[in-house]
Amino acid sequence: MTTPRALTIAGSDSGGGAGIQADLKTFHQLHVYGMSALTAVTAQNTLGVTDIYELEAEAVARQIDAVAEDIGMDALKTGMISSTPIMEVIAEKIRQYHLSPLVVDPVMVSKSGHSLLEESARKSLIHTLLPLACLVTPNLPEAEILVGKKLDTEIKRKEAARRIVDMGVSAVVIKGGHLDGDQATDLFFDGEQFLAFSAPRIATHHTHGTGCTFSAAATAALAKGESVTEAVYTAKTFITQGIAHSLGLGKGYGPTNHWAYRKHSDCVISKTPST
Ligand SMILES: Nc1ncnc2c1ncn2[C@@H]1O[C@H](COP(=O)(O)OP(=O)(O)OP(=O)(O)O)[C@@H](O)[C@H]1O
Ligand SMILES: Cc1ncc(COP(=O)(O)O)c(N)n1
Repeated sequence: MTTPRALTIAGSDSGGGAGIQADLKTFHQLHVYGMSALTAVTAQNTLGVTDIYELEAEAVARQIDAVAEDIGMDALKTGMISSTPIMEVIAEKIRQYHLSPLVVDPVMVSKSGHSLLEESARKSLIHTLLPLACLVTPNLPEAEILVGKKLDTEIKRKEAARRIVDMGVSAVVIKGGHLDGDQATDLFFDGEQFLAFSAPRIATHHTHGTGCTFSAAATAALAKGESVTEAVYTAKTFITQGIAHSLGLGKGYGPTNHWAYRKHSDCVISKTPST
């Protein structure tokens, strides 16, 4: 069997809990060979983002060229992409090399409240990147921005999932980390079926990088040949273990534990049809 390979195109988090660092740790734990194309360097820790240094679109393009022309990949994901020129060059490279399957984590705002995507780039995310993706993984505020309305009921969230799939992506998971309730439930829709992926909500503020880790785990699972629904189940299990066994690092929103998935098996995930 050949070694599964995955590429992450995202920003660097100096604190190591989110971004490229979370993605590579996740790929590694799932026994997938990880590669990266950096879009930006952030000075960041568990308390917040102090600075963002964006790379030139050309620099992002060259990194993708280097990986695609030699090692290749079985799946890829995008994370923080702050501007339209970078978004467009990534889409161009994905089309040029026919890179797939693609998971898009539409990172917009950090847990600490810092904007990571220019407002003008939102349209470009919807029109250039989403149609190339097999899965998009917005959190609740990101889903609200994608469809332009408040999603305060399950009916509205389902309607939003339909609208997001109509944007050209094959499937969507609207993550439930920002909802209340004793279950953390993520709503999946692939144009045919709605599924609810649920786990008990863990009372913790160590949730920095949960979205990055979730989408990276789904990407790694796809690289290993899992179907999209199997990959979402793997991602949900991986992140639940990571939150349940978080490391207690930092003075703010701490990182999750990226090795918990391989060490523990005490979290029960339910996958049920949502009618
Ligand atoms: N307290 C929690 N307990 C259990 N699961 C959680 C908790 N918080 C988030 N999750 C799960 O973690 C995953 C990521 O969800 P979340 O909504 O936090 O993403 P996010 O806001 O994009 O993350 P981030 O912006 O920190 O990268 C989802 O599967 C969600 O259900
Ligand atoms: C480089 C980078 N990418 C993504 C996030 C989102 O993660 P979070 O919402 O947990 O801050 C981040 N903070 N930094």
